[in-house]
Amino acid sequence: MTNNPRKAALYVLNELYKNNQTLDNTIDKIFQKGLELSKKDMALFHALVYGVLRWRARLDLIIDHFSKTRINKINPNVLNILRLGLFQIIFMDRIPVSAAVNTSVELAKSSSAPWIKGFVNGLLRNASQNYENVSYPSPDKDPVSYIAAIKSFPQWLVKRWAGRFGIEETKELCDEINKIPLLTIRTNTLKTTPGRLADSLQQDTGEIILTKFSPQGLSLKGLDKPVPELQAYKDGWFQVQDEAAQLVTHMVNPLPGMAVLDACAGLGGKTGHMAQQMKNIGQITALDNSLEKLNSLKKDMARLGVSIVNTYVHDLSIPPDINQIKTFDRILLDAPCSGLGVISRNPDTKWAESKKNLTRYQQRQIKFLSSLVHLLKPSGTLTYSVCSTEPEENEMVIKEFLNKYPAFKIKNNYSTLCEPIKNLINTKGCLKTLPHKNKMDGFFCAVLQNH
Ligand SMILES: C[S@@+](CC[C@H](N)C(=O)[O-])C[C@H]1O[C@@H](n2cnc3c(N)ncnc32)[C@H](O)[C@@H]1O
Repeated sequence: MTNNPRKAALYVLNELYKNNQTLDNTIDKIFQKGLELSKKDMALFHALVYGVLRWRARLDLIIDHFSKTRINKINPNVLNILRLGLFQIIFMDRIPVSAAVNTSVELAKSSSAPWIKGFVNGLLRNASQNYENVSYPSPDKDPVSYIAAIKSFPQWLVKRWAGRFGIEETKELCDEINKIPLLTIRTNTLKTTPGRLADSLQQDTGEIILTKFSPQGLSLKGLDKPVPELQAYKDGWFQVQDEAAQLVTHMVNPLPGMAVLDACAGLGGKTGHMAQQMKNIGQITALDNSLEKLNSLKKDMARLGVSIVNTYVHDLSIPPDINQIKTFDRILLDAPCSGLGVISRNPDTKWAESKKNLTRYQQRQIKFLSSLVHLLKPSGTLTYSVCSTEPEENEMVIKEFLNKYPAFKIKNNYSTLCEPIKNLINTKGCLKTLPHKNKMDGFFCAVLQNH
Protein backbone atom coordinates (compact mmCIF):
# COMPACT_ATOMS: atom_id res chain seq x y z
CA MET A 1 0.00 0.00 0.00
CA THR A 2 1.10 3.54 -0.79
CA ASN A 3 2.60 5.87 1.78
CA ASN A 4 1.63 8.88 -0.30
CA PRO A 5 -1.15 10.95 1.37
CA ARG A 6 -2.54 12.25 -1.95
CA LYS A 7 -2.72 8.76 -3.47
CA ALA A 8 -4.37 7.51 -0.29
CA ALA A 9 -6.91 10.36 -0.40
CA LEU A 10 -7.65 9.58 -4.07
CA TYR A 11 -8.18 5.92 -3.20
CA VAL A 12 -10.68 6.83 -0.46
CA LEU A 13 -12.60 9.25 -2.70
CA ASN A 14 -12.76 6.64 -5.48
CA GLU A 15 -13.88 3.80 -3.17
CA LEU A 16 -16.39 5.79 -1.14
CA TYR A 17 -20.08 4.93 -1.72
CA LYS A 18 -19.18 1.66 -3.54
CA ASN A 19 -21.31 -1.08 -1.93
CA ASN A 20 -22.85 1.54 0.41
CA GLN A 21 -19.52 2.20 2.09
CA THR A 22 -19.36 5.14 4.49
CA LEU A 23 -16.32 7.35 4.89
CA ASP A 24 -15.33 5.69 8.18
CA ASN A 25 -15.48 2.19 6.60
CA THR A 26 -13.46 3.32 3.59
CA ILE A 27 -10.77 4.98 5.71
CA ASP A 28 -10.60 1.91 7.99
CA LYS A 29 -10.20 -0.28 4.91
CA ILE A 30 -7.18 1.59 3.57
CA PHE A 31 -5.41 1.35 6.94
CA GLN A 32 -6.23 -2.38 7.11
CA LYS A 33 -4.51 -2.70 3.74
CA GLY A 34 -1.35 -1.39 5.37
CA LEU A 35 -1.37 2.38 4.75
CA GLU A 36 1.29 3.98 6.91
CA LEU A 37 1.64 7.74 7.10
CA SER A 38 3.82 10.08 9.16
CA LYS A 39 2.01 12.46 11.52
CA LYS A 40 2.33 15.31 8.99
CA ASP A 41 1.12 13.19 6.06
CA MET A 42 -1.78 11.85 8.14
CA ALA A 43 -2.93 15.43 8.74
CA LEU A 44 -2.68 16.16 4.99
CA PHE A 45 -4.57 12.94 4.11
CA HIS A 46 -7.46 13.85 6.42
CA ALA A 47 -7.51 17.50 5.31
CA LEU A 48 -7.73 16.39 1.66
CA VAL A 49 -10.44 13.76 2.07
CA TYR A 50 -12.67 15.81 4.37
CA GLY A 51 -11.97 19.05 2.52
CA VAL A 52 -12.88 17.67 -0.91
CA LEU A 53 -16.09 16.15 0.47
CA ARG A 54 -16.95 19.36 2.28
CA TRP A 55 -16.43 21.56 -0.79
CA ARG A 56 -17.34 19.15 -3.59
CA ALA A 57 -20.19 21.15 -5.16
CA ARG A 58 -18.13 24.35 -5.30
CA LEU A 59 -15.10 22.52 -6.71
CA ASP A 60 -17.30 20.85 -9.33
CA LEU A 61 -18.82 24.14 -10.43
CA ILE A 62 -15.30 25.51 -11.06
CA ILE A 63 -14.12 22.31 -12.79
CA ASP A 64 -17.20 22.38 -15.02
CA HIS A 65 -16.47 25.99 -15.94
CA PHE A 66 -12.90 25.28 -17.08
CA SER A 67 -13.44 21.88 -18.68
CA LYS A 68 -14.40 21.38 -22.33
CA THR A 69 -15.76 17.96 -21.33
CA ARG A 70 -18.96 18.34 -19.25
CA ILE A 71 -18.40 17.28 -15.67
CA ASN A 72 -20.75 14.28 -15.82
CA LYS A 73 -18.66 12.89 -18.69
CA ILE A 74 -15.31 13.13 -16.86
CA ASN A 75 -14.00 9.77 -15.67
CA PRO A 76 -14.62 9.53 -11.86
CA ASN A 77 -10.94 8.92 -11.05
CA VAL A 78 -9.88 11.95 -13.10
CA LEU A 79 -12.64 14.06 -11.53
CA ASN A 80 -11.37 13.17 -8.05
CA ILE A 81 -7.80 14.08 -9.08
CA LEU A 82 -9.09 17.47 -10.27
CA ARG A 83 -11.09 17.96 -7.05
CA LEU A 84 -8.02 17.16 -4.94
CA GLY A 85 -5.81 19.53 -6.95
CA LEU A 86 -8.32 22.37 -6.95
CA PHE A 87 -9.05 21.96 -3.24
CA GLN A 88 -5.35 22.44 -2.48
CA ILE A 89 -5.17 25.49 -4.76
CA ILE A 90 -8.20 27.24 -3.27
CA PHE A 91 -8.31 26.14 0.35
CA MET A 92 -4.77 25.14 1.42
CA ASP A 93 -2.66 28.30 1.66
CA ARG A 94 0.46 26.48 2.75
CA ILE A 95 0.60 24.34 -0.40
CA PRO A 96 2.11 26.27 -3.36
CA VAL A 97 -0.03 26.17 -6.51
CA SER A 98 2.84 24.54 -8.43
CA ALA A 99 2.98 21.67 -5.90
CA ALA A 100 -0.80 21.20 -6.06
CA VAL A 101 -0.70 21.04 -9.87
CA ASN A 102 2.42 18.86 -10.15
CA THR A 103 1.26 16.29 -7.61
CA SER A 104 -2.11 16.09 -9.39
CA VAL A 105 -0.35 15.51 -12.71
CA GLU A 106 1.67 12.74 -11.00
CA LEU A 107 -1.57 11.13 -9.77
CA ALA A 108 -2.97 11.30 -13.31
CA LYS A 109 0.22 9.77 -14.75
CA SER A 110 0.07 6.81 -12.41
CA SER A 111 -3.65 6.10 -12.70
CA SER A 112 -5.01 7.27 -16.06
CA ALA A 113 -4.53 7.26 -19.82
CA PRO A 114 -1.36 9.12 -20.95
CA TRP A 115 -3.20 12.13 -22.41
CA ILE A 116 -5.04 12.83 -19.15
CA LYS A 117 -2.00 14.43 -17.52
CA GLY A 118 -2.17 17.26 -20.08
CA PHE A 119 -5.88 17.76 -19.36
CA VAL A 120 -5.27 17.87 -15.58
CA ASN A 121 -2.27 20.17 -15.94
CA GLY A 122 -4.07 22.59 -18.28
CA LEU A 123 -7.30 22.75 -16.32
CA LEU A 124 -5.68 23.23 -12.91
CA ARG A 125 -3.24 25.90 -14.17
CA ASN A 126 -6.07 27.81 -15.81
CA ALA A 127 -8.36 27.42 -12.78
CA SER A 128 -5.61 28.50 -10.36
CA GLN A 129 -5.34 31.86 -12.15
CA ASN A 130 -8.99 32.46 -12.90
CA TYR A 131 -11.23 30.62 -10.41
CA GLU A 132 -12.23 33.87 -8.72
CA ASN A 133 -13.89 35.02 -11.95
CA VAL A 134 -16.25 32.03 -12.21
CA SER A 135 -19.85 33.15 -11.93
CA TYR A 136 -22.25 31.67 -9.38
CA PRO A 137 -26.06 31.65 -9.52
CA SER A 138 -27.55 35.00 -8.49
CA PRO A 139 -28.11 35.31 -4.70
CA ASP A 140 -31.17 37.50 -5.38
CA LYS A 141 -32.82 35.66 -8.27
CA ASP A 142 -32.01 32.10 -7.17
CA PRO A 143 -30.82 32.10 -3.55
CA VAL A 144 -31.20 28.32 -3.15
CA SER A 145 -28.89 27.54 -6.10
CA TYR A 146 -26.51 30.25 -4.91
CA ILE A 147 -26.23 28.74 -1.40
CA ALA A 148 -25.97 25.21 -2.80
CA ALA A 149 -23.05 26.26 -5.03
CA ILE A 150 -21.11 28.68 -2.87
CA LYS A 151 -21.49 26.76 0.39
CA SER A 152 -21.37 23.36 -1.29
CA PHE A 153 -24.59 21.58 -0.35
CA PRO A 154 -27.04 19.54 -2.41
CA GLN A 155 -29.84 21.64 -3.83
CA TRP A 156 -32.66 19.50 -2.33
CA LEU A 157 -31.28 19.97 1.17
CA VAL A 158 -30.82 23.73 0.84
CA LYS A 159 -34.34 24.02 -0.57
CA ARG A 160 -35.92 22.25 2.38
CA TRP A 161 -33.83 24.18 4.93
CA ALA A 162 -34.68 27.49 3.22
CA GLY A 163 -38.38 26.58 3.43
CA ARG A 164 -38.05 25.77 7.13
CA PHE A 165 -35.52 28.32 8.44
CA GLY A 166 -35.47 31.08 5.78
CA ILE A 167 -32.55 32.08 3.57
CA GLU A 168 -30.39 33.92 6.12
CA GLU A 169 -30.60 31.14 8.72
CA THR A 170 -29.89 28.50 6.08
CA LYS A 171 -26.66 30.34 5.24
CA GLU A 172 -25.72 30.34 8.93
CA LEU A 173 -26.51 26.63 9.20
CA CYS A 174 -24.38 25.79 6.15
CA ASP A 175 -21.49 27.95 7.42
CA GLU A 176 -21.55 26.23 10.80
CA ILE A 177 -21.62 22.78 9.21
CA ASN A 178 -18.66 23.71 6.99
CA LYS A 179 -16.44 24.50 10.00
CA ILE A 180 -13.97 21.80 10.96
CA PRO A 181 -15.51 20.47 14.20
CA LEU A 182 -13.62 20.33 17.49
CA LEU A 183 -13.04 16.96 19.07
CA THR A 184 -15.44 16.61 21.99
CA ILE A 185 -15.06 14.01 24.70
CA ARG A 186 -17.12 12.91 27.71
CA THR A 187 -15.49 12.39 31.09
CA ASN A 188 -15.91 8.90 32.52
CA THR A 189 -17.08 9.88 35.99
CA LEU A 190 -16.60 6.29 37.19
CA LYS A 191 -12.85 7.02 37.06
CA THR A 192 -12.27 10.75 37.19
CA THR A 193 -13.72 14.27 37.10
CA PRO A 194 -13.81 16.77 34.21
CA GLY A 195 -11.22 18.89 36.07
CA ARG A 196 -8.72 16.06 36.56
CA LEU A 197 -9.27 14.93 32.97
CA ALA A 198 -8.59 18.45 31.70
CA ASP A 199 -5.38 18.63 33.78
CA SER A 200 -4.18 15.32 32.36
CA LEU A 201 -4.79 16.46 28.75
CA GLN A 202 -3.17 19.89 29.16
CA GLN A 203 0.25 18.94 27.81
CA ASP A 204 -1.15 17.33 24.62
CA THR A 205 -3.78 19.97 23.76
CA GLY A 206 -3.69 23.58 22.61
CA GLU A 207 -6.92 24.58 24.34
CA ILE A 208 -9.56 22.79 26.41
CA ILE A 209 -13.07 24.19 26.53
CA LEU A 210 -15.76 22.95 28.94
CA THR A 211 -18.98 22.20 27.05
CA LYS A 212 -21.82 24.64 27.74
CA PHE A 213 -24.68 22.19 28.22
CA SER A 214 -23.26 18.80 29.11
CA PRO A 215 -21.68 18.77 32.59
CA GLN A 216 -19.17 16.06 31.61
CA GLY A 217 -17.98 17.32 28.21
CA LEU A 218 -14.67 18.86 27.11
CA SER A 219 -13.86 20.14 23.61
CA LEU A 220 -10.23 19.91 22.56
CA LYS A 221 -8.45 22.29 20.17
CA GLY A 222 -5.09 21.43 18.67
CA LEU A 223 -4.67 17.92 20.04
CA ASP A 224 -1.14 16.84 19.10
CA LYS A 225 -1.57 13.03 19.38
CA PRO A 226 -4.04 10.48 18.04
CA VAL A 227 -6.69 9.82 20.73
CA PRO A 228 -5.72 6.14 21.37
CA GLU A 229 -2.18 7.27 22.27
CA LEU A 230 -3.33 9.55 25.09
CA GLN A 231 -2.68 8.14 28.58
CA ALA A 232 -6.10 9.38 29.76
CA TYR A 233 -7.73 7.39 26.95
CA LYS A 234 -5.73 4.24 27.77
CA ASP A 235 -6.78 4.66 31.41
CA GLY A 236 -10.47 4.81 30.40
CA TRP A 237 -11.00 8.38 31.58
CA PHE A 238 -13.14 9.40 28.61
CA GLN A 239 -15.06 8.42 25.49
CA VAL A 240 -15.14 10.53 22.32
CA GLN A 241 -18.71 11.85 22.03
CA ASP A 242 -20.21 15.06 20.71
CA GLU A 243 -22.04 17.26 23.20
CA ALA A 244 -25.45 16.69 21.58
CA ALA A 245 -25.09 12.90 21.94
CA GLN A 246 -24.18 13.40 25.61
CA LEU A 247 -27.48 15.19 26.22
CA VAL A 248 -29.48 12.12 25.16
CA THR A 249 -28.38 10.09 28.20
CA HIS A 250 -29.43 12.94 30.49
CA MET A 251 -32.88 12.75 28.89
CA VAL A 252 -32.99 8.95 29.45
CA ASN A 253 -32.04 9.48 33.12
CA PRO A 254 -31.02 5.89 34.00
CA LEU A 255 -30.59 5.39 37.77
CA PRO A 256 -28.41 2.98 39.78
CA GLY A 257 -30.02 -0.45 40.08
CA MET A 258 -32.25 -0.11 37.00
CA ALA A 259 -32.61 -2.56 34.10
CA VAL A 260 -31.76 -0.66 30.92
CA LEU A 261 -31.87 -1.63 27.24
CA ASP A 262 -29.60 0.25 24.82
CA ALA A 263 -31.45 -0.91 21.74
CA CYS A 264 -29.08 0.27 19.02
CA ALA A 265 -25.92 0.35 21.08
CA GLY A 266 -23.36 0.45 18.25
CA LEU A 267 -19.88 1.05 19.63
CA GLY A 268 -21.35 1.99 23.00
CA GLY A 269 -21.05 5.78 23.26
CA LYS A 270 -24.35 6.03 25.08
CA THR A 271 -23.94 2.64 26.82
CA GLY A 272 -20.81 3.94 28.57
CA HIS A 273 -22.53 7.16 29.53
CA MET A 274 -25.59 5.35 30.92
CA ALA A 275 -23.33 3.02 32.94
CA GLN A 276 -21.61 5.97 34.55
CA GLN A 277 -24.95 7.66 35.31
CA MET A 278 -25.95 4.37 36.98
CA LYS A 279 -22.66 4.36 38.96
CA ASN A 280 -21.98 0.94 37.44
CA ILE A 281 -24.87 -0.56 39.47
CA GLY A 282 -27.79 -2.38 37.78
CA GLN A 283 -27.91 -4.04 34.36
CA ILE A 284 -27.56 -2.71 30.81
CA THR A 285 -28.34 -4.88 27.79
CA ALA A 286 -26.54 -3.52 24.73
CA LEU A 287 -28.35 -4.70 21.60
CA ASP A 288 -27.25 -4.25 18.00
CA ASN A 289 -27.45 -6.28 14.80
CA SER A 290 -23.68 -5.99 14.36
CA LEU A 291 -21.62 -8.56 16.28
CA GLU A 292 -18.47 -6.69 15.28
CA LYS A 293 -19.71 -3.47 16.88
CA LEU A 294 -20.80 -5.26 20.05
CA ASN A 295 -17.36 -6.90 20.33
CA SER A 296 -15.75 -3.44 20.13
CA LEU A 297 -18.30 -2.20 22.67
CA LYS A 298 -17.29 -4.95 25.13
CA LYS A 299 -13.62 -3.94 24.84
CA ASP A 300 -14.51 -0.31 25.38
CA MET A 301 -16.60 -1.11 28.47
CA ALA A 302 -13.57 -2.95 29.92
CA ARG A 303 -11.39 0.11 29.21
CA LEU A 304 -13.95 2.32 30.99
CA GLY A 305 -14.21 -0.01 34.00
CA VAL A 306 -17.89 -0.76 33.26
CA SER A 307 -19.01 -4.21 34.40
CA ILE A 308 -22.83 -4.08 34.17
CA VAL A 309 -23.22 -4.53 30.39
CA ASN A 310 -24.23 -7.68 28.58
CA THR A 311 -24.54 -7.75 24.80
CA TYR A 312 -27.28 -9.16 22.59
CA VAL A 313 -27.06 -9.50 18.81
CA HIS A 314 -30.50 -8.99 17.31
CA ASP A 315 -32.18 -7.51 14.24
CA LEU A 316 -34.77 -5.03 15.52
CA SER A 317 -36.99 -5.40 12.50
CA ILE A 318 -38.20 -8.43 14.50
CA PRO A 319 -39.44 -7.78 18.06
CA PRO A 320 -37.03 -9.40 20.58
CA ASP A 321 -38.39 -12.37 22.55
CA ILE A 322 -39.43 -11.11 25.98
CA ASN A 323 -38.55 -14.47 27.59
CA GLN A 324 -34.97 -14.10 26.46
CA ILE A 325 -34.41 -10.44 27.05
CA LYS A 326 -36.76 -9.54 30.01
CA THR A 327 -38.32 -6.11 30.66
CA PHE A 328 -36.73 -2.73 31.31
CA ASP A 329 -37.10 0.47 33.33
CA ARG A 330 -35.43 2.45 30.58
CA ILE A 331 -35.15 1.71 26.87
CA LEU A 332 -33.07 3.90 24.57
CA LEU A 333 -33.50 3.61 20.81
CA ASP A 334 -30.65 5.62 19.26
CA ALA A 335 -31.94 4.71 15.85
CA PRO A 336 -30.11 4.39 12.54
CA CYS A 337 -30.88 7.54 10.54
CA SER A 338 -29.70 9.77 7.70
CA GLY A 339 -27.04 11.41 9.88
CA LEU A 340 -27.98 14.80 8.43
CA GLY A 341 -27.35 16.36 11.85
CA VAL A 342 -23.67 15.36 11.81
CA ILE A 343 -22.55 16.46 8.35
CA SER A 344 -19.71 18.53 9.79
CA ARG A 345 -18.11 15.29 11.03
CA ASN A 346 -19.20 13.16 8.06
CA PRO A 347 -19.34 15.43 4.99
CA ASP A 348 -19.85 12.35 2.77
CA THR A 349 -23.42 12.17 4.14
CA LYS A 350 -24.64 15.21 2.23
CA TRP A 351 -23.82 13.56 -1.11
CA ALA A 352 -25.16 10.13 -0.11
CA GLU A 353 -28.60 11.06 1.19
CA SER A 354 -31.81 11.95 -0.63
CA LYS A 355 -35.33 13.05 0.23
CA LYS A 356 -36.57 9.57 -0.70
CA ASN A 357 -34.26 7.95 1.88
CA LEU A 358 -35.81 10.00 4.69
CA THR A 359 -39.17 8.25 4.25
CA ARG A 360 -37.44 4.86 4.22
CA TYR A 361 -35.58 5.67 7.43
CA GLN A 362 -38.79 6.91 9.03
CA GLN A 363 -40.56 3.59 8.37
CA ARG A 364 -37.62 1.68 9.89
CA GLN A 365 -37.51 3.98 12.93
CA ILE A 366 -41.24 3.45 13.62
CA LYS A 367 -40.81 -0.29 13.16
CA PHE A 368 -37.91 -0.41 15.63
CA LEU A 369 -39.87 1.59 18.23
CA SER A 370 -42.81 -0.79 17.80
CA SER A 371 -40.45 -3.75 18.29
CA LEU A 372 -39.55 -2.45 21.75
CA VAL A 373 -42.89 -1.46 23.30
CA HIS A 374 -43.60 -4.88 24.84
CA LEU A 375 -40.24 -4.84 26.65
CA LEU A 376 -41.06 -1.80 28.76
CA LYS A 377 -42.01 -2.12 32.44
CA PRO A 378 -45.34 -0.35 33.25
CA SER A 379 -43.53 2.62 34.82
CA GLY A 380 -40.70 2.57 32.28
CA THR A 381 -39.73 5.08 29.58
CA LEU A 382 -38.82 4.59 25.93
CA THR A 383 -36.41 7.25 24.63
CA TYR A 384 -36.06 7.84 20.91
CA SER A 385 -33.04 9.71 19.51
CA VAL A 386 -31.49 10.37 16.10
CA CYS A 387 -28.59 12.49 14.83
CA SER A 388 -30.85 14.06 12.24
CA THR A 389 -32.40 17.51 11.96
CA GLU A 390 -35.12 16.42 9.55
CA PRO A 391 -38.82 16.33 10.57
CA GLU A 392 -39.42 12.98 8.81
CA GLU A 393 -37.02 11.36 11.30
CA ASN A 394 -37.96 13.61 14.25
CA GLU A 395 -41.50 14.75 15.07
CA MET A 396 -43.12 12.69 12.32
CA VAL A 397 -41.79 9.43 13.79
CA ILE A 398 -43.14 10.37 17.21
CA LYS A 399 -46.48 11.42 15.74
CA GLU A 400 -46.91 8.11 13.92
CA PHE A 401 -45.83 6.18 17.01
CA LEU A 402 -48.35 8.00 19.21
CA ASN A 403 -51.12 7.32 16.67
CA LYS A 404 -50.24 3.65 16.78
CA TYR A 405 -49.85 3.51 20.58
CA PRO A 406 -52.30 6.07 22.04
CA ALA A 407 -51.52 4.96 25.61
CA PHE A 408 -48.12 6.67 25.25
CA LYS A 409 -47.36 10.38 25.75
CA ILE A 410 -44.23 12.49 25.35
CA LYS A 411 -42.67 13.15 28.74
CA ASN A 412 -42.61 16.87 29.44
CA ASN A 413 -41.50 17.12 33.04
CA TYR A 414 -37.75 17.24 33.40
CA SER A 415 -37.28 18.31 37.02
CA THR A 416 -34.04 16.31 37.36
CA LEU A 417 -32.30 17.92 34.36
CA CYS A 418 -29.83 20.77 34.86
CA GLU A 419 -31.06 24.19 33.66
CA PRO A 420 -28.89 24.51 30.51
CA ILE A 421 -30.22 21.20 29.12
CA LYS A 422 -33.80 21.97 30.22
CA ASN A 423 -33.62 25.17 28.19
CA LEU A 424 -32.98 23.15 25.02
CA ILE A 425 -36.27 21.24 25.37
CA ASN A 426 -39.12 22.65 23.31
CA THR A 427 -42.72 23.15 24.45
CA LYS A 428 -43.66 19.67 23.16
CA GLY A 429 -41.06 18.04 25.43
CA CYS A 430 -38.53 17.23 22.69
CA LEU A 431 -34.83 18.04 22.65
CA LYS A 432 -33.81 19.52 19.32
CA THR A 433 -30.32 20.84 18.71
CA LEU A 434 -29.10 22.65 15.61
CA PRO A 435 -25.45 23.25 14.66
CA HIS A 436 -25.81 27.01 14.02
CA LYS A 437 -27.97 27.69 17.07
CA ASN A 438 -26.38 25.46 19.68
CA LYS A 439 -22.82 24.95 18.32
CA MET A 440 -23.14 21.18 18.44
CA ASP A 441 -24.42 18.35 16.25
CA GLY A 442 -28.08 18.33 15.17
CA PHE A 443 -29.92 15.83 17.36
CA PHE A 444 -33.52 15.01 18.20
CA CYS A 445 -34.64 13.20 21.35
CA ALA A 446 -38.06 12.48 22.88
CA VAL A 447 -38.92 10.38 25.93
CA LEU A 448 -42.14 8.34 25.64
CA GLN A 449 -44.13 7.23 28.68
CA ASN A 450 -47.01 4.80 29.06
CA HIS A 451 -49.94 6.50 30.85
C1 LIG B 1 -26.98 5.70 15.54
S1 LIG B 1 -26.13 4.21 15.55
C2 LIG B 1 -25.95 3.90 17.27
C3 LIG B 1 -24.89 4.71 17.95
C4 LIG B 1 -24.70 4.34 19.40
N1 LIG B 1 -25.94 4.34 20.16
C5 LIG B 1 -23.70 5.25 20.08
O1 LIG B 1 -24.11 6.17 20.79
O2 LIG B 1 -22.49 5.04 19.92
C6 LIG B 1 -27.36 3.05 15.09
C7 LIG B 1 -26.99 1.62 15.31
O3 LIG B 1 -28.10 0.82 14.85
C8 LIG B 1 -27.59 -0.42 14.43
N2 LIG B 1 -28.60 -1.09 13.57
C9 LIG B 1 -28.87 -0.85 12.26
N3 LIG B 1 -29.84 -1.67 11.83
C10 LIG B 1 -30.20 -2.44 12.89
C11 LIG B 1 -31.15 -3.50 13.06
N4 LIG B 1 -31.89 -3.91 12.04
N5 LIG B 1 -31.26 -4.07 14.27
C12 LIG B 1 -30.48 -3.66 15.31
N6 LIG B 1 -29.56 -2.67 15.19
C13 LIG B 1 -29.42 -2.07 14.00
C14 LIG B 1 -26.30 -0.06 13.71
O4 LIG B 1 -25.41 -1.16 13.67
C15 LIG B 1 -25.78 1.11 14.55
O5 LIG B 1 -24.82 0.66 15.46
